[in-house]
Amino acid sequence: MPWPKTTTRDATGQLVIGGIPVPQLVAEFGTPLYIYDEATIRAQCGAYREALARHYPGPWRLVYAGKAYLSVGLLQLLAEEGMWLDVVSGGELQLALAAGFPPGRIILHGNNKSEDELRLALQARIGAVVVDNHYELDLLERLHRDTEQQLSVLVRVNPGVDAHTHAYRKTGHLDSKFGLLIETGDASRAVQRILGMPGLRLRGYHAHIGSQVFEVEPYALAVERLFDFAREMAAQFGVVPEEISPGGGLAIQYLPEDPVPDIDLFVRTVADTVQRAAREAGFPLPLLGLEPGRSIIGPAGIAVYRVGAIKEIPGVRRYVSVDGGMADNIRPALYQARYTAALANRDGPAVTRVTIVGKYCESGDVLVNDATLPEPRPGDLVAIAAAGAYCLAMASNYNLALRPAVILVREGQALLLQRRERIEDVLRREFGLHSSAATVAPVELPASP
Ligand SMILES: Cc1ncc(COP(=O)(O)O)c(C=O)c1O
Ligand SMILES: N[C@@H](CCCC[NH3+])C(=O)O
Repeated sequence: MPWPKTTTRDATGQLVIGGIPVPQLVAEFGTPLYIYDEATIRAQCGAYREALARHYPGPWRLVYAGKAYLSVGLLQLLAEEGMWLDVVSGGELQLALAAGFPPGRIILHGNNKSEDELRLALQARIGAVVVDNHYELDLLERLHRDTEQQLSVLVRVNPGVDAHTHAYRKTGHLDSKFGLLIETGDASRAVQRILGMPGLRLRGYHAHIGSQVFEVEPYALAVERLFDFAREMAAQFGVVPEEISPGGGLAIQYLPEDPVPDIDLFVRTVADTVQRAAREAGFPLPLLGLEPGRSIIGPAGIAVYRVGAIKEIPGVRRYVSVDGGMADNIRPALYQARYTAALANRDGPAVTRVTIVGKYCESGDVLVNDATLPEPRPGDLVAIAAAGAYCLAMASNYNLALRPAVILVREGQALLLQRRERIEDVLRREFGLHSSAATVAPVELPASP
């Protein structure tokens, strides 16, 4: 089932996560509320670590893809787990540095890194930059005129592998904005340029085929393509890769009927392919980098909403409106993503088919199209499973929604990771026509009559 590992029901039917009844958390922190289960996060990291230790005799590293969800507290937890971090913007990098995440364990991605972002990466002495295109190499060339500092780089190759996932989540097929093409010679020219730049140290090759990918075969194919390319580069320039990464993207379960993705099988497939390909190429075993985001954090998080208006359209549909929606979870609108929902304040036979919608001014603001629940009533709490990845990370202030509070639960304790956004946070950016300073403050209203 797609719920965090510690999920149970207590004697009164309340949903319990990390040893705490969800209604108790809601009483303290309000709704919409995102709850992360520490035990699940650590278990997911552990599953990857154990599989790598079991299947890969060479060196390896696990890199958490921060785009799935980032917060200071989470990064501190992941640093304890020995994870590396993939960031994809100056903002993510700044947050990681502020969290005290070891800079040497940070990798910078992106298909249009700015000069400022690359400068920040150099100044912070991060672990590596994954070079995506020649424009980026132009910027690096310019930045390196002013510094002696060495920067480790990987070359992001487009492996020409079409993963079976939503079109918006594919990244490794030919027609993608990401990565250097092998066919056009762009990838080999990038290698040649990097080798000619004294400030850059070529560590190896990287590919990422997409996200929410269930099959493991496309990863084997991507690794083979990376090695084919590496052999060409060895023949042309005499360089042997110290590192190979087929990225991240392993799927998670959102619905009970989804297959349960097998981290061990995924790692074994990649590890076996790397070993075979390295043997065939006559290379020593490279460092194997894996970059999971969703499969670390997705299953650990749930979203909790309060039910408000309920609208029955006889013979058509029952709409159950909750106090969040597409501003905190755009995935159903963007990818037709489907979720599992349950009542969190009480249990009972799931007898009613409803459509759970948000409160925003869009007909597409649907969280779950076809949830089966006990008869819902205003005031009930609805929990959505597997909401840990790409919900908060993609949240917006649409309709001036305030971002939800986020907590971490561990053995009966709740830690606030991110407080609920306040109207003051939003107003702080506003400048009135008649003032040069941000002086806009919430209006003081008289106490209610
Ligand atoms: C380069 C790169 N690595 C890793 C990931 C992580 O993917 P996922 O969260 O699906 O594991 C992504 C996102 O798709 C990515 O673009
Ligand atoms: N944000 C996406 C996937 C893209 C991952 C980042 N390249 C999702 O929610 O499924």
